[in-house]
Amino acid sequence: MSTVALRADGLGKRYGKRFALEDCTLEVPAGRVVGLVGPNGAGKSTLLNLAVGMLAPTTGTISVLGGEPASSPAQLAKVGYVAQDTPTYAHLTVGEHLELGARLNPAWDTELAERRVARLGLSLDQKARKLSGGQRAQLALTLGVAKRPELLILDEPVASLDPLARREFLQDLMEAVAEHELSVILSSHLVSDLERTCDYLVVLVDSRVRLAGDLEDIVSSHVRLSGPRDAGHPGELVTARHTDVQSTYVVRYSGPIADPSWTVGQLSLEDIVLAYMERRTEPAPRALEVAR
Ligand SMILES: Nc1ncnc2c1ncn2[C@@H]1O[C@H](COP(=O)(O)OP(=O)(O)OP(=O)(O)O)[C@@H](O)[C@H]1O
Repeated sequence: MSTVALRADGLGKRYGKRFALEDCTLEVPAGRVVGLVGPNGAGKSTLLNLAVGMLAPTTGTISVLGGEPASSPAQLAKVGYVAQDTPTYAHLTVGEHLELGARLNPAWDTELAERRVARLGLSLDQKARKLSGGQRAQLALTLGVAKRPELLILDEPVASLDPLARREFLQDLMEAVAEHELSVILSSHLVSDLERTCDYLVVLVDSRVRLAGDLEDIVSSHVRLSGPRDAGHPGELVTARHTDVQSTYVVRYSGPIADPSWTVGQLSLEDIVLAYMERRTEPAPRALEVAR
């Protein structure tokens, strides 16, 4: 079994003149629940579509569980994919979805699929178009899990769900991860959901990977520093704000801050992700200039 879920090297995808994903170099470990977060249009779906072989790279390479995406039946069987808006076939019943799953997937787990559907209270003869958004998402998750992939890729699976349905969906996902030793890559705009669910995070902004790492390391290695205006700061600058007399920096730094003129503030995961998103609007060289 591969120890790397996804490896990208100089990966890029261009539509016309514009890169939807650019210079993406990334190594995501297997056996983890990985969150992919970024603003609208950042390139999240593009990266996930490249990972499942629905798109071909313009530049660079990508491998998933050590293989080229969609390069063989064995590779296809290893990766489950639930696309954005958790698509199902409107005119097929829940039962027909399970039959289709059984026919298309060599490692299909009938018992698991039927057990999940029964637990969710879905009736086998109900047409998908008559399910609620949350039920459809759960059906799509059931199909993804019962395929028994090594890696399950979910593109914004909870976007249309209410908070309770979202929580139930994510709990179900976590149970599936614990029961079936599944690796998961999950995209979402909701950092609080990712914080509850994931142990590894990738932040994508403006088509580029801005941050990737263990969730705990990310939180413990960023701080907010406030001090006299334009005082030099330790670590790598993420954002800088200034008043006439004071500068406030978000920096990547985990060492001790000995200088008493700094006030040190802890950051939540959401603060950190937002700081990386904000950084895109601030040209980095100028920000560094100011920081000196
Ligand atoms: N088929 C396409 N043709 C042209 N441009 C595209 C196509 N698909 C995506 N793009 C562009 O590529 C960029 C990245 O899109 P992508 O769907 O990967 O972003 P995303 O991070 O998933 O966004 P969202 O959070 O809104 O779903 C966007 O600027 C988008 O307009």
